[in-house]
Amino acid sequence: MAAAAAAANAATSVKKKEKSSLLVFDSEEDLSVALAKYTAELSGRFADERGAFSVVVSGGSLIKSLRKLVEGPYAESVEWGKWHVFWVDERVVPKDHPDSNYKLAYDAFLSKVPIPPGHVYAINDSLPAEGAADDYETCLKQLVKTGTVQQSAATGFPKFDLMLLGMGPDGHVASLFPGHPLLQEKERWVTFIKDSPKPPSDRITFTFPVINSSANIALVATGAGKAGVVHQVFGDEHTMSELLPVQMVALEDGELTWFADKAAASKVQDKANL
Ligand SMILES: O=C(O)[C@H](O)[C@@H](O)[C@H](O)[C@H](O)COP(=O)(O)O
Repeated sequence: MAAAAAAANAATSVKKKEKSSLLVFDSEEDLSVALAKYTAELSGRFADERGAFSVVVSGGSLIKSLRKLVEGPYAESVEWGKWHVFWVDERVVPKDHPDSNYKLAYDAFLSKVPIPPGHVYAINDSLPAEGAADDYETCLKQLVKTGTVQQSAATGFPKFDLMLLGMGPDGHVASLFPGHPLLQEKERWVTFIKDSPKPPSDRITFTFPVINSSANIALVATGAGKAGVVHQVFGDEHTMSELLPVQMVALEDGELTWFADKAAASKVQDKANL
């Protein structure tokens, strides 16, 4: 598809594995330029096709890598009024707390572009984890009913137009951590965790069936701390170990594109001589 193909042209190297591509950029700066272009292209396509663009973000360093999207030319050219913004996971803290993923995205991104406030779906921060997960799931069900968020014909789960996801150095995505029972959740759209190994402990998170029903996912990995995981996913050796959460990202009917800088892809490059 066009957006991923254009991003691949800008990459220094591309490696394909099963249904995903790994795009490697010389620097995080180059990566952020390509990520902005990719996101703007998808935004244009979905806004034209269906009059809305549903975008899911994570917390962490991903938000910084989105900085080029709020600069020219995209700050002016993107149809921000058609965006609907969600969080793949959120820490159960007040929205103005330094740990809040909402606050992180608001300060660096959302406050800089004219997305209608009613299109920004933050969690209800007056509820404890379980209630906040229920509330977010109810909100998604309503938005699927009205067609703001599409539904996957294959799985019945919501089909977001784009998820922009970071990944932890331990291979976690969203708040789905290695070895945790939540990795096996098959029914819920949104669930909660009270023993997150990465603080804070209480969080809500999308489940794998929702993540894997997406139309597009950009998985962004920057810095040497992510090199081991990128190698585990894209290296040519087969390990017998249990799959990391990030290896469970496998789209039913969509396109998964990894954006890595040189540091994050260093072990793959050494081995595969990209
Ligand atoms: O709330 C969170 O902790 C995030 O949503 C989390 O899933 C994040 O994306 C990864 O931990 C990667 O974070 P870094 O890129 O900062 O390592």
